[in-house]
Amino acid sequence: MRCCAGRRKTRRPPRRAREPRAPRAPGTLGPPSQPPPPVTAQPLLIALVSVQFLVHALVWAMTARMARRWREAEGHFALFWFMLATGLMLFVPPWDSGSAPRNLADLLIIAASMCEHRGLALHWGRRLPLTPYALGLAAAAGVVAASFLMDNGHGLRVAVVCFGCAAMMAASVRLMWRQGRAATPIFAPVAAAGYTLLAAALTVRGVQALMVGATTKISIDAPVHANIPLAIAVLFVGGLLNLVHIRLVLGRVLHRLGQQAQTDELTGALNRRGLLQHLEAVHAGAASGQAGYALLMVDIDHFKTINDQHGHAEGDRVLKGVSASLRKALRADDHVGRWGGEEFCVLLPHTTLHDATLLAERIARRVSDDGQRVPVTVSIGVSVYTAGDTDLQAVLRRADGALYEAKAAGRDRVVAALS
Ligand SMILES: Nc1nc2c(ncn2[C@@H]2O[C@H](COP(=O)(O)OP(=O)(O)OP(=O)(O)O)[C@@H](O)[C@H]2O)c(=O)[nH]1
Repeated sequence: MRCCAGRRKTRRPPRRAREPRAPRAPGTLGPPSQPPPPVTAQPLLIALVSVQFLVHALVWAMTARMARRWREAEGHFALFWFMLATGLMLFVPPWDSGSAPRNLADLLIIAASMCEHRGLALHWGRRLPLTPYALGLAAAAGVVAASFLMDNGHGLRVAVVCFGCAAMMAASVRLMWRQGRAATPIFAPVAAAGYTLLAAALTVRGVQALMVGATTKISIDAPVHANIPLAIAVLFVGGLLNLVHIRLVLGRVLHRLGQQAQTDELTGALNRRGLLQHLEAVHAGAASGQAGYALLMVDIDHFKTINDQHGHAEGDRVLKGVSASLRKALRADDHVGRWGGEEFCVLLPHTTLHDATLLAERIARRVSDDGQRVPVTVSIGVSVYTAGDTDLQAVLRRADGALYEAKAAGRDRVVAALS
């Protein structure tokens, strides 16, 4: 031990890096002046993020204006982004932590998340009352005001923002799960999972702010090196939230366009294209051995005379009335479509010729009894799918033939086609 100890080299302490000299003011002698305070790009970063959110707000405002949906989801999303952008802007100096604009920023961010939640609810057809939001915001304002009397006031204010936003996100997750899953079975659960993660992160941050105070390395108030990851995270999360909004609204618009393309504008029944889709699907099923189906061709009698004697407006009313009577008489999985002019076609899945004929007679009675201003009768041709029908047109032709027979036999009657 000793000999080794004797041979051991005495280590020199590592050289300390030379401290950079503070710059000397040009043209001055004497001791160097105090170094200037470090320049942080924090205001610039926050401003950039909030400008990005302002762009989202503008795009949504334009969308709401074009679609005239200020009071619907689009208008709420515009307000959400605007409040978020304004709230972030208030973090930019000269306002210090604890100053009035900063506290307004906290409340604006909570109000923004409330706005987003209400927008999501409106998207799924739920118009939630404003009072609970107003009460929640008033409670948050109360806590923020009370925080000035406490030691860990700043921590409490951070916690209020985090818990407020997390609560709104949790409520949005519930909405997505309950209302959104039926319309978008993949997207809604994925978005709900994302919102859950965010709500959890906000809750953890809120608890941390309460327990150890708001000052941590990564904070919106930290110097620039710590703020870069935070700014990137806020931008990334903002982009994802905007994607959720875009996907939801685009999905609804496309769904509505698809529906319009298949709906008859006057009567609200399916149009020929829409009904043909159902017909082809049911026919393909029947041809591959599944249950058969029946068809009714329903034609209003002497419709030209109704138009001529009572005018086209009355004729349109009759068309709407007959369509409504047909739809009232049918089951949920039956489909009615306006085949053209004053003719309707009804698809009855899993129905025999006998049952379809009975239903057709009930429909004919219902149309006559439904109290139109003008007396209205209909003629109906009935056909069913039979095993030899390789083509949907064969079933349609038989129903048409039966209708022709009903007309020829004096109208206001039902004729079933023999297969
Ligand atoms: N008001 C109105 N009339 C329509 C519409 N589409 C077609 N028509 C009219 O429906 C009438 C159909 O007349 P026809 O095909 O002669 O049939 P009809 O008078 O009912 O005679 P039958 O079918 O033989 O009893 C025409 O006068 C069309 O102008 C519509 O959307 N609205």
